[in-house]
Amino acid sequence: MSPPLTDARSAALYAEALKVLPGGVNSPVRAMRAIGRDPLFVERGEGAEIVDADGNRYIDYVCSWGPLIHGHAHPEVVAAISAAAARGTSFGAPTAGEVELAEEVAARFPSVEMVRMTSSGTEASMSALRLARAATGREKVLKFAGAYHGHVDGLLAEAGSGLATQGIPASPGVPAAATAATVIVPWNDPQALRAAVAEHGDRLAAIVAEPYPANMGVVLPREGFLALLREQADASGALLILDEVISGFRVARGGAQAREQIRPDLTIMGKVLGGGLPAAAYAGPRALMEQIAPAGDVYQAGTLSGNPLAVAAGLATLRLLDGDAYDRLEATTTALAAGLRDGAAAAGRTVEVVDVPGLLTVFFREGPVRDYADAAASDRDAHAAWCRALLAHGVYPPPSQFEAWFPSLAHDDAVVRRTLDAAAAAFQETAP
Ligand SMILES: Cc1ncc(COP(=O)(O)O)c(C=O)c1O
Ligand SMILES: N[C@H](C=O)CCC(=O)O
Repeated sequence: MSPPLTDARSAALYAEALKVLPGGVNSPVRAMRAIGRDPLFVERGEGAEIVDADGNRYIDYVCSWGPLIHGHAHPEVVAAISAAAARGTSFGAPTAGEVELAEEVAARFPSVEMVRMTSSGTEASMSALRLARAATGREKVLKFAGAYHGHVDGLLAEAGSGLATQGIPASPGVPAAATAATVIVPWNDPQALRAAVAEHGDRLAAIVAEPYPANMGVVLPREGFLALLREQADASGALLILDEVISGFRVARGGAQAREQIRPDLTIMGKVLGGGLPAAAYAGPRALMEQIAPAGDVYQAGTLSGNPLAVAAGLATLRLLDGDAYDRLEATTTALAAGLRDGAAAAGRTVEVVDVPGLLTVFFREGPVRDYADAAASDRDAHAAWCRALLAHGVYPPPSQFEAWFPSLAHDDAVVRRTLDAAAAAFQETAP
């Protein structure tokens, strides 16, 4: 595996970008600031790999931050998008594909009877909260520290992802009133959850959670914690909203709720649902969903919602995900996680690798990672150095300790072997 020859073209593009895009990017985590380097500009993707503007090839573990479960430019997904584009890119009127996609979603999620599509996970989160507030007549929302549900004003408090990366506890520009109704509880802390529900329960519209949090790195729920969310929501009359934007269609056909046997009132979806094009959704039982306009009076709309290209990409993506695909993705993730543990141990490095099918994080710390405080206590400098070394060896990791790796079905055994060779070398080279 040869290291990148040059990044001159990426550097030039970044210099230009800084003049016209804030921070040179259109979403903060792409800037690679958390690992102390400048971003690479991507020219194209092929299966498990991306090629940058200088012609360097990388095995990609960002995969557009999750949507590309089949890897880059899967021929069937590309064909579906091309065929849809040839029929017209947007109509602002219903299309058959939207009905088919909603049926595909409902077939996978027993908690879902109806689906409302949006263009981003942020919109879906915002709209699910509006529906929960309307349905309960209450205002407060309980979220978990280190969880990220998009840049919804009220949820930009102790949020993960780019806010964690940049140490932004709450974004300027969010009105105090927007977060006044937000109750924040540490993840995996039953006592804190019970105490918060005891204090705010009669005003709680919703408990919202990523069932497999992946925006503080992957931090899995402790045994019984998700069941406790359901119990506490029921006890207080709040709705349970599971944000499966990352986990949905990835960790299992029916998402984390299927693996964990927990039935939410509403589910937020995105990423894989749009197959690499902008699509997301919130979904749930008819009685709740029919409160949304025009069936009901909870207003929510979108010029490009249910866009035919995104729907075509989503349908093609979901239809390729048979049982064998999930078995393969699980085997790939397990092999990666085990190999990363071995590579670290061989180099005398202490890391905690957390994995669930389709997602993993290498935390540079000793001991289990139970919550955001544990994740934040990782050695971020060591993580950054390892990521820079991985890039030099042709592997493109999520450039932050507070994100997940997204292996895809295009990451075959040979790709995994090359990744683990690079990772082992990077562990050795960056050992203190
Ligand atoms: C769990 C979760 N929810 C919501 C979002 C927001 O989605 P989007 O970036 O499409 O707005 C994201 C990612 O960005 C996410 O990871
Ligand atoms: N962690 C974020 C979503 O999952 C990363 C994507 C982004 O915000 O650009």
